[in-house]
Amino acid sequence: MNARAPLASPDIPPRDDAGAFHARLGRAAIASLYDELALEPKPGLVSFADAGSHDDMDGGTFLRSLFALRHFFVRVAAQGAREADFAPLEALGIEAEARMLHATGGVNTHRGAIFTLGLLCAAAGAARAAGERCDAANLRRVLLARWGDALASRARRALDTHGARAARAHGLRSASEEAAQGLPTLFDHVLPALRAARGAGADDRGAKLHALFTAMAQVDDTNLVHRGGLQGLRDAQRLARDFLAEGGGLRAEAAARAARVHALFVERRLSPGGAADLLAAACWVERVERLDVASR
Ligand SMILES: CC(C)(COP(=O)(O)OP(=O)(O)OC[C@H]1O[C@@H](n2cnc3c(N)ncnc32)[C@H](O[C@H]2O[C@H](COP(=O)(O)OP(=O)(O)OP(=O)(O)O)[C@@H](O)[C@H]2O)[C@@H]1O)[C@@H](O)C(=O)NCCC(=O)NCCS
Ligand SMILES: Nc1ncnc2[nH]cnc12
Repeated sequence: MNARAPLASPDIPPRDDAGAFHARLGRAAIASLYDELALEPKPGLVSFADAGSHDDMDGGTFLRSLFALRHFFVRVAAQGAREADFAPLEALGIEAEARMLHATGGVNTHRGAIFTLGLLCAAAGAARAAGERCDAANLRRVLLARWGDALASRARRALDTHGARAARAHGLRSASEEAAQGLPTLFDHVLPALRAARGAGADDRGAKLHALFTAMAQVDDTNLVHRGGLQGLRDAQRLARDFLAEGGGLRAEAAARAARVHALFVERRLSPGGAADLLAAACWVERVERLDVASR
């Protein structure tokens, strides 16, 4: 037997090119969520250093959640490639939420990420199947063209969630509305901030802090409203704008300044989970643009 021959397993069917690409999209999603989790210090959020403003979860809870989600992102990318309507994507998303809750003992670690990154994986699967590049502009266009109408009618539905209640009470743009509009905060603000910071010479942590604080300054993070009311959201946005105005992630002292904001958030139990998801989504788009080019 040739010792270098690839091992064939009777249980695992060989992957075609599309299947291999969907697996890479899924791995990129898990790696990007890990990037977000591992970044520290970050305001009020869980990292491996501490649990921020949370008493029901820590870094280990997030790792269990990530392990439970590893197949979801691959499957949703494959559904996207099949020209799926919104309904099968939604069914996969609901199943993934159940897996997450099972893995974490009922704690919501990644509901927003399942939604936003799930849609992005589906859009990448669809773009690739149509022979188009998986770059930021195409991903946004495909998302809107394929599922924009369904997402808009979903956003109008009166859901009984923290996010929907906060959006109704204060006229905010919730996670569903962000998606229905083609993720404007991600594509117009957070991803450009990540790229600009890297281009200006920020190190990896500085660039990610720059992107995270940009997300906090821009998005109507309904988690902040749920914990701290409208005032909580506005104060968090102001602190984020101040951080950016003083040089953001480009300054040598960025981490020390982020640690001070972290302490203020923990004092008030604030946690910008929606902004954290947008950082992960920006890291995912960066990765996917690279792997799309490398696999052609
Ligand atoms: C469409 C849904 C995502 C529901 O969305 P909705 O806005 O109605 O409400 P929420 O259930 O409140 O969840 C939204 C989550 O999205 C993140 N988020 C918040 N604001 C925004 C925003 N403006 N733009 C984008 N994303 C946003 C946020 O998720 C992150 O934070 C969560 C952790 O927060 P934590 O502080 O622990 O909060 P809780 O445990 O909830 O409360 P307490 O601890 O304070 O008591 C974590 O999930 C992060 O990811 C919001 O939580 C969706 O549920 C849905 O419809 N799902 C079906 C699946 C589907 O259709 N999928 C589509 C194809 S894949
Ligand atoms: N690191 C984190 N901590 C708390 N909530 C989050 N939602 C998404 N990422 C999070």
